[in-house]
Amino acid sequence: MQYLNLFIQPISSAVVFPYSSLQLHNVDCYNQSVHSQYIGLVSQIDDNQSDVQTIQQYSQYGTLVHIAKEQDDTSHSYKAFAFARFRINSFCQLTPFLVANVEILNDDIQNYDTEILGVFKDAIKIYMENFSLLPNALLKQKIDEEDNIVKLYYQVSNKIQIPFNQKIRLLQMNDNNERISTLIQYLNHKMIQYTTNNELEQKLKQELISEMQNNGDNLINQTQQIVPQIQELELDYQKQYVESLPWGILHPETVSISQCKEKLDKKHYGLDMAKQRILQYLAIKYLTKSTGSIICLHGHPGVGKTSLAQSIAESLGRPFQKISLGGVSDEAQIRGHRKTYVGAQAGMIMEAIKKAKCINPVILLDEIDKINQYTVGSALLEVLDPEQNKSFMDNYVNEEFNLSQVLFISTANYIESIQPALRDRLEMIEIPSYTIDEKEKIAIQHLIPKQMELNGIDKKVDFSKDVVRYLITNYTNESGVRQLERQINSIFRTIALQQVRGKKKGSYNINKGFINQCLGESTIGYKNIRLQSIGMCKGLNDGMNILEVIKTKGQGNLFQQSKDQYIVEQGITALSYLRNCFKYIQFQNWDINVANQNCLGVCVVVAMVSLFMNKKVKSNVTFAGELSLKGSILRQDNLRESIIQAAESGIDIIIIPSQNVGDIQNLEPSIKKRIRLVDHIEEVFQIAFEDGFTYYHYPNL
Ligand SMILES: Nc1ncnc2c1ncn2[C@@H]1O[C@H](COP(=O)(O)OP(=O)(O)OP(=O)(O)O)[C@@H](O)[C@H]1O
Repeated sequence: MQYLNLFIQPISSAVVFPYSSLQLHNVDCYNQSVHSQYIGLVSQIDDNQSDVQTIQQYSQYGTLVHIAKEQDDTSHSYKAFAFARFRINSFCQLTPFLVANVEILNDDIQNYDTEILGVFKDAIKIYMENFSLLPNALLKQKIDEEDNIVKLYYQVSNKIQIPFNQKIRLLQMNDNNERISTLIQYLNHKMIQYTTNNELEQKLKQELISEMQNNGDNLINQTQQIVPQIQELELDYQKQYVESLPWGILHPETVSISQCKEKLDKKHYGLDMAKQRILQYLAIKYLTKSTGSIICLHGHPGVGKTSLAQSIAESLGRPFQKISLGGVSDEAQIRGHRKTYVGAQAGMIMEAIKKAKCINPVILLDEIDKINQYTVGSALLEVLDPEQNKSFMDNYVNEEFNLSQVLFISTANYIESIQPALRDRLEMIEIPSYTIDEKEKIAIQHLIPKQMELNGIDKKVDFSKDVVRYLITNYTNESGVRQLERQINSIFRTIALQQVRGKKKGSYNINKGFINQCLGESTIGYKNIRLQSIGMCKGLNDGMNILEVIKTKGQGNLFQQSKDQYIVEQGITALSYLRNCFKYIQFQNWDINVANQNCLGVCVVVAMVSLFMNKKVKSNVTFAGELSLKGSILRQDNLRESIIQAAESGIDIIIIPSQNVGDIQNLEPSIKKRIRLVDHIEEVFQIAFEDGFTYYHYPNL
């Protein structure tokens, strides 16, 4: 157990949970003790809250926060990040400010019942959907992908609107399964309240209508009086909204291309081509005053698209707003509701303008490729079209608003998925995936210093290149650096806790052992997979995939697990090619089962040959390419990222179609030298197998 003495700031009628950022005002104890960046926040309890544990009038449990820096000298407000729970043992000092001896509590991520977790995630999704806290698809994806359950628990506890003593209870519970079950109960209870209120409203309306029908004019007169009152209220609200918009307010901006370049370079390592294209775009835009096309930064997740857009706004000195388009399914979310609509509100564009408080912010249209409704696409076209956006009409605002000064930037993961009409309006700038060397530099120059500052690490930390590389290859599997940043954050959180507990004095040496201790054993799966048996090989398509083929006595059927028509057709082509070339094999006596979600024909045919010839495929080779019926190897799209991933995971030979030669021009020499360009499948057979390949040695089938 870890005990320490901590300055305590009492807070009234509120509970702060870990994993939240907050702004603290008048933090008395911090003002007195500027040498410590960590303080404890503890809720003050009144005597009636009988079911919470207290020490005198304070909750026995509190939250450890790290104070980042002073925001504003005059207002004495501070940015802070809450990151752990503690239990108070005793108070060591009561005046002039509180000091308590506390035990820092370690919440164990692993120790959760998986069944409860499933129910928990479902309950959050339903709750948030009903309260419209986020667009559905985006929300569901975020919740499904969140693997840190403790974080999810605290974030929901922070957001849910429940009585104070229930919040305190959520902070005080220690048993993981029990506290999740309690939170699920609270979520469900809120849902029932919500539904009942809605039902009640409906029921009242129904009663009113039937009474109106029965009682005639008298009641109609009454309701006629009520309806205008409600309408007046809504009109008032709408009027206030329109008045609060920044009509004609221009934010001053700095347009210096050299300053802009400096800012982009300062925040982002590499990406020279992309930066150059961005600067060219801005230069032309300002010289010609053209508002023609819109930039679309496209690339894999975590390669820096959003942060580049943020840096563009910063370098121009303009406010930045982000609109997430993933999951937007109704054009009213862009264009607003008509005033007559119950619960009408303005669309996302006007909301962003309102928040930016000017008519010339930078607005990021994030994930423009995730729009799947044509009506939403066409509403967006109107927003982006310089001919029309001078007089953009949001249905709710119901007055023309000039959007022509806004700098719109969009992002996409896959440009192929963008609606064609929208795609025509976009100027594509590719943000390429990073090689392992680039990731190493990004980590050392940007991510490590950023995370150290964020977690309040003021000690010297020795994070050598080798160790960063070890972290990248063993704990991340991505084209960008988001996972890497998360892992670095976890390491520094551990150090921050050690620092607070006074466990470690002097500098930190982060080595492989320390990384294993912080992050657990590496779980990056396929890197460690050795191809143990025949009928298996590694193929490239959207990363590296393992493909398996087995045969059972049968009647020449081909069973494939993939639902993707293109992949299935490649499986059929692979088998047809084999039937044609290896006529002596009695394929009609076997059923073939192919477990393949993603690999194209070249990989499938290699696995089938391995199976029927009883030959193991080399474990350090991977294959890409579309197969034709005659064995020609044709171009495969989007290979660059997969090639980089394969090289990073230690593959020595990467076989790709000659037609993809254009994709490898800018790769590092260390990657290029592993690539073999091929035109026909027979060239592949010569390289693929552990003990070579000749057409004369066939087993007796
Ligand atoms: N070249 C780089 N130099 C420094 N930091 C980078 C670089 N590329 C990415 N990052 C950092 O990686 C993190 C993730 O980047 P960001 O959120 O901008 O990715 P993204 O491409 O927008 O991802 P997504 O498509 O998932 O939204 C950020 O903290 C960003 O600052």
